[in-house]
Order: sequence, then structure tokens, then C-alpha cells
Amino acid sequence: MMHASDASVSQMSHQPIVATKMSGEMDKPLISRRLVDSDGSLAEVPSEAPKVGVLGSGDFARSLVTRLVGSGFSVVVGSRNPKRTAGLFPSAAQVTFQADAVDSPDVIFVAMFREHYSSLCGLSDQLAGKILVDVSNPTEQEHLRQLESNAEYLASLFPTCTVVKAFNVISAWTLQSGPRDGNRQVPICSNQPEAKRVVSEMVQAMGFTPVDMGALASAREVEAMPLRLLPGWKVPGLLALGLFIFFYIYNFVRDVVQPYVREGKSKFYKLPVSVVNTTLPCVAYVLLSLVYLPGVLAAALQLHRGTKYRRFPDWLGHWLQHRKQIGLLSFFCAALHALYSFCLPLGRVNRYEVVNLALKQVLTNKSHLWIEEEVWRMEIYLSLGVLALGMLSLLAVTSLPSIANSLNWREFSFIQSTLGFVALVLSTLHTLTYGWTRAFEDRHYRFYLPPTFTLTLLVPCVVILAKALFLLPCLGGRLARIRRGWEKDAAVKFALPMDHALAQKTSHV
Ligand SMILES: Cc1cc2nc3c(=O)[nH]c(=O)nc-3n(C[C@H](O)[C@H](O)[C@H](O)COP(=O)(O)OP(=O)(O)OC[C@H]3O[C@@H](n4cnc5c(N)ncnc54)[C@H](O)[C@@H]3O)c2cc1C
Ligand SMILES: NC(=O)C1=CN([C@@H]2O[C@H](COP(=O)(O)OP(=O)(O)OC[C@H]3O[C@@H](n4cnc5c(N)ncnc54)[C@H](OP(=O)(O)O)[C@@H]3O)[C@@H](O)[C@H]2O)C=CC1
Ligand code: HEM
Ligand SMILES: [Cu+2]
Ligand SMILES: [Fe+3]
Repeated sequence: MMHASDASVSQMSHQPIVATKMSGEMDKPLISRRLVDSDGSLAEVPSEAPKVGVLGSGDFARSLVTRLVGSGFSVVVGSRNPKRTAGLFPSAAQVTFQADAVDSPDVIFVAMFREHYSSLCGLSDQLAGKILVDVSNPTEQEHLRQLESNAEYLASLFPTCTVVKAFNVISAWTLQSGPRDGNRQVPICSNQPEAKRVVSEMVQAMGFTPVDMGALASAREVEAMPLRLLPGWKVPGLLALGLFIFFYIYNFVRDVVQPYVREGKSKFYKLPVSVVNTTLPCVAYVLLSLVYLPGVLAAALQLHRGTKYRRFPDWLGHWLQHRKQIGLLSFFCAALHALYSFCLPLGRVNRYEVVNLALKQVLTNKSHLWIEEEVWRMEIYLSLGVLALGMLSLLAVTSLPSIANSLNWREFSFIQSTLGFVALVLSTLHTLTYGWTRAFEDRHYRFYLPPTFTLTLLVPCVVILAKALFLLPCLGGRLARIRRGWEKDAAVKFALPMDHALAQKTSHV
């Protein structure tokens, strides 16, 4: 049995303890971190570092051993070919044959792949009664194919051992560099609480945080954890991708196909920058409006129901929870849009167009090209775009946990809710001043398709109008009351169990 503190005590004072063994009990360190066990009984001060076995000599085994040695454990590695592999391990670790390695430690890490577990069956007598730690990760295909988790499979091969699932979510790299990089949490499960406690304490001694996941039946779930790639981002990511594809095709048809079909002009040069820079802002803008739409829907639902004490439908609850990801994706697209916009004047296209225009003017003998309205429109929409992006950057910065933690709840919600909405309004003005009268001019309808920006305006305008409506005293006051707990049917109805049963019997609504 070993404790986190046992391990760290022996790590810090390994030498003195070894020395005291020879010179007698009196010379033991006066202050030991753990003289009394949690149950009140006197705990033995460990006379030597706790011993741990590791089977396997691969990447994971090497990192694990390095970390274990660094955390004060005495490690013995079991390899099929110890001569060849000994050089790969820190010199403090003992590397020997599998059969020799499993004899003395009570805890043995199995750092091998599932398909090789059965090769250990010859050791089952020696392993009897010990704790086996399963660190394995299935691949996606294996996980789908096998109903039984790797850990349960190991347990079925060694019924006399206690299997603990742990460390599979930690990469070999994180193990080696210590818990400074990457995830600190190590989910643990096992059918035996005592074994789970022993391994939890080792996890802690190694600088990680154990998370109890219950019985070994949860191993399948624990093994699925590393397979999940950015769980909260899947739906928002697909949404952004879907919008991108839609708007890209739409703009491709309008800006490239239509001129080619109708006038035989080749405008394929627009594909890398121009079409992308018409697509990205539309995606950013629509995503931004989708961040604020669910709040409006929630408010409308509360107004309609006259209470806030009823659960939102699942789709709305889910949507509300994914706003952060949708918002950050919107920010990402908007930032790319800004960069692309800055790049537009750098392209050849721009230079040729400027020169051609200049030449045309010379030929038609016009000297001063200056359209006051165009100038103002440009200046204003650029300024609005920059302001909107600035606001969004503020939201993005405050979504970093370290910064969010330094704000109080009101500050955070002011930035996220109020300034975020201001960003939506600024983006709308940016889009409107960019679009200007284009929506009403026939020549901008190519193949009867309206200019792209007109498509994006629908949702944001609904959100802005709804927010304005909620500011009206009649609706806003009611909403504020509902959110403070007021209910439409003010009298709270108490139903005695008997009444309830009666009501059920009599009414068949
Ligand atoms: C770049 C960027 C980064 C973002 N980062 C984050 C982030 O880090 N974290 C995050 O959460 N969001 C983030 N978002 C999403 C978005 O900014 C927030 O969700 C924002 O709070 C939404 O504002 P809202 O006014 O629509 O909704 P809410 O702030 O939810 O409020 C809507 C209204 O409903 C009320 N209300 C809210 N919840 C309840 C409730 N349970 N019961 C009763 N009334 C309620 C409020 O009082 C408010 O009046 C980000 C967005 C962007 C664009
Ligand atoms: N690499 C990583 O970042 C992570 C790995 N894991 C898990 O750790 C386990 C080991 O992974 P990793 O170290 O990367 O794999 P490797 O292939 O690098 O190592 C596997 C080791 O298994 C040993 N072994 C024992 N019996 C056999 C056998 N019959 N055939 C082949 N090898 C055998 C070998 O050691 P020897 O030749 O000395 O006997 C070998 O070094 C896997 O279950 C993996 O899912 C979990 C989390 C992260
Ligand atoms: C530094 C910030 C920004 C700059 C410099 C900028 C610049 C531009 C430019 C130059 C255009 C015209 C593109 C073209 O000619 O095809 C444009 C259009 C547009 N911008 Fe921005 N913008 C910025 C920020 C934003 C933000 C934050 C949003 C919204 C989230 C946004 C949404 C749009 C939209 C929807 C269009 C119309 C696209 C179309 O239909 O063609 N912009 N912007
Ligand atoms: Cu989800
Ligand atoms: Fe103990």
C-alpha cells in the first residue's frame, strides 16, 4: 500500500531514510508528513520507495517509467528482451525479463497493446492477487468493433488480479514533460475501491489529478474519451462548414459562372481571394446572429409561457450551450475576412484594374474621378467593420478562462451579452453600408440571384428587431418580472396527492 505523501516523502528524503535503516530507529526524521493514517492508526514510515512494475518497453512504458522514477517510485520493467531495451530507460529503473519483473511489485502497469495481453497468460500464477493497471487506448475501429473494453478483457484473462483502468487519456509526451502541458485529469475506474485508491494516490504523486469514474464497467466510456475530438465543437464546426460551402457555391455561381455563361468572361481568378472574401464575412455574420438568436427565442418562449420555471426544449437548451463555440468560430471567420480584405489591394488584379481605369479616363479625357457618395460609403463601412471586429476580439479575449476568471459575473455578461450585441449591430451597419442600394438594382441580380449580403441580413435583423421589442415597456417589464420569478398564473397551486389522483381519474385531457 502506498500513499501520495509516502511517495513524495521518499522522493525527497530517499537517501536519509536508507541511512537511518542502518543507524537505528532513533535517527528517523523528526518530522514525517504522515505519521498517523487517516483512520487514526499509526502508519508505517516507508522504509524504501514503493515498488512498481511496468510490462512493455514502448513509448508509453518509457515515459511512464521516467515519470514514476521522478516521482520517487522504485520501478522494475519487464521486457521480452531486456538486453536490447535496458538502454532506453533511466538508469534508476531496473530492466529485466517479464517473469522476474512481476514478482515483487503489487502494482503492475500493462503498457502493451490489447492484442498482446494474452501473451502474458504464462505469468498468471505470479500475477495472482496483484493490481494490474490497464493504460491502453483502442483505435476508433477497435472501439466500435469490440463491445468489451480493453480493461474488462484484461480482467477476464486474469480473474485473480484486480484491474484498474487509468492513464489512457494522458499521452506519452505529457507523461514525460510532466503535467505542466496538456490535460491533468486522469479518470480511473475499477471494481475494487482499495485498488482504485492505491492507483489514485500514485496518480497524485505523479502530479496528476485522479477522477473517480466508478466501476470497471465504465472502462469503455473512459476508453472512448481520447477518441472524442473537441466534443463541443462538432455541431458548431459542421454548421460553419455547411454555411461556408453554401455561400461559396452561391458566390461562385454569381461571380464566376454567370459572367462566363452570359458574357464569356473568365473570372476564375476570383476563386482564391475574392470569392473566399465574399464567403467568409457572410459565414461570420450569420454565425454571429445565431449566437444571439437562441437568447431571443428563450425570451419569447418565457413571455409566451408566462413563467421561467419550465424547461426549454432540448434543441434550444443545446443551442444555448453551444453559443461560445459558435461565437468563437464567427470571430475566426471575421478575423480571416479582415485579413483577406487587407490583402485585396495587394493582388495583381487590383493593380491592373487601377491602371486600366486610369487609361480609360485618359482616353475619354476625364480628369477628376471622385464620387463623393462612394467615398463616404467606403470610409464608413470600413470603419464599422473595424469597430465590429474590435468588439468581437474583446469577446474572444474574455472567453479565455484565465481572463474570464478575473471578471465578475456582471462584467463578463456585460461584455458577452451587451457588447456582443453591439458587435452584431455594428456588423449589420457594416453590411448595409457595403451593400447600399445594390439590393434594389436589377443589374446586381445575376441568374435572378440577389447579392449575397441580402441573404445574410434576415436572421440578424430578426434578432435586432426582437431585442428592440423586448425593450418596449410592456414586453420588457413582463420579461423582467418573469425572470425574477413572477408567474402568469400567479396563485401557486398546491395539489394534495389525493386531489392529484382524483384529478387523474376524472380528467382525460
Ligand atoms: C467571440 C465570442 C466569444 C464568446 N465567448 C463566450 C464564452 O466564453 N462563454 C459564453 O458563455 N459565451 C460566449 N459567447 C457567446 C455569447 O456571447 C454569450 O452566450 C452571450 O452571453 C449571449 O448573450 P445573450 O444576451 O444572447 O444571452 P444571455 O446572456 O444568455 O441572456 C439572454 C437573456 O436571458 C436571460 N437569461 C439567461 N439565462 C437565463 C436563465 N437560465 N434563466 C432566465 N433568464 C436567463 C438574461 O438575463 C438575458 O437577459 C461568445 C461569443 C462570441 C461572438
Ligand atoms: N503512446 C502513447 O502516447 C499512449 C499509449 N497508450 C497505450 O499504451 C500501450 C503501449 O503503447 P506504446 O508504448 O505506444 O506501444 P509500443 O508498441 O511502443 O510498445 C508496446 C510494448 O509492448 C511490449 N510487448 C509485450 N508483449 C508483446 C508482444 N507479444 N508483441 C509486441 N509487443 C509486446 C513490447 O515491449 P518488449 O518488447 O520490451 O516486451 C513493446 O515495447 C498501448 O496499449 C497504448 O494504447 C496509452 C496512452 C498514450
Ligand atoms: C477589420 C474589420 C473589417 C474589414 C476591414 C472589413 C472589410 C470588408 C470589405 C472590404 C468588404 C467588401 C468585400 C468585397 O468587396 O467583396 C466587406 C464586406 C462584408 N463584411 Fe466586412 N470587414 C471587417 C469586419 C467585418 C465583420 C466583423 C463582419 C461581421 C461579422 C463583416 C461582415 C461583412 C459582410 C457580411 C460583408 C458583405 C459580403 C458580401 O456580401 O459581399 N465584416 N467587409
Ligand atoms: Cu452537442
Ligand atoms: Fe497505506
